[in-house]
Amino acid sequence: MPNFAEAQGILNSSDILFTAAEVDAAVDRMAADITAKLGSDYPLVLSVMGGAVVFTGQLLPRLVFPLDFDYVHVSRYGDKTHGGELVWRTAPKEDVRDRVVLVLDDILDEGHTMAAIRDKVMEMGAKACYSGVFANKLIAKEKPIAADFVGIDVPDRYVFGYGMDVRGIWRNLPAIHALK
Ligand SMILES: O=P(O)(O)OC[C@H]1O[C@H](OP(=O)(O)OP(=O)(O)O)[C@H](O)[C@@H]1O
Ligand code: HPA
Repeated sequence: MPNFAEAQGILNSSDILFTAAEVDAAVDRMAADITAKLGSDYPLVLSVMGGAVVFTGQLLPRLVFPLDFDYVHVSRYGDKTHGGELVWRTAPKEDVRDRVVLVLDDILDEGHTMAAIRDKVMEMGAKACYSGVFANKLIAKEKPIAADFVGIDVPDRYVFGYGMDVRGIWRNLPAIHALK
């Protein structure tokens, strides 16, 4: 973990890509899209820990229809800026069977995390699996999954804030920043 001065240095040298107001507007749009599509399906919402915690906490109160909530925990990056092997820390529970599931995550980067969660949820007997990501990274490589609901598209840079960490920190920022 960076020390206090290093943490300030990371923030001070970053570029703001989306302000807090732009983030809020994107979450409003997503909530409207999700409500239009899944508002009558009584979905089971699964939040992907830990990055989705801020996005989920701000999206859920905007979804004013019946839903269940739970979480899964998968990691692939740890404190690094490149993805590695996917590690399941908390798998979906049996109650995904026969449910319409909505998986929420902070970012779809190479897409391996979301694809693995979708595959597991469907293997466990879900009726359907939708994905909602706050940020979709525009990368040159083809992804194994496209998200059904997207808040913002971000360029192919390492981004942080709004739940996304850089070297383990700055998940608490209200705007979206990019490393220099
Ligand atoms: O599309 P991908 O390339 O698979 O990357 C996206 C995943 O990477 C991050 O998780 P991370 O492994 O960093 O764990 P964290 O949520 O605890 O930060 C992020 O929260 C997504 O879950
Ligand atoms: O650009 C990113 N930022 C933070 N976490 C991430 N996990 C995958 N890509 C990223």
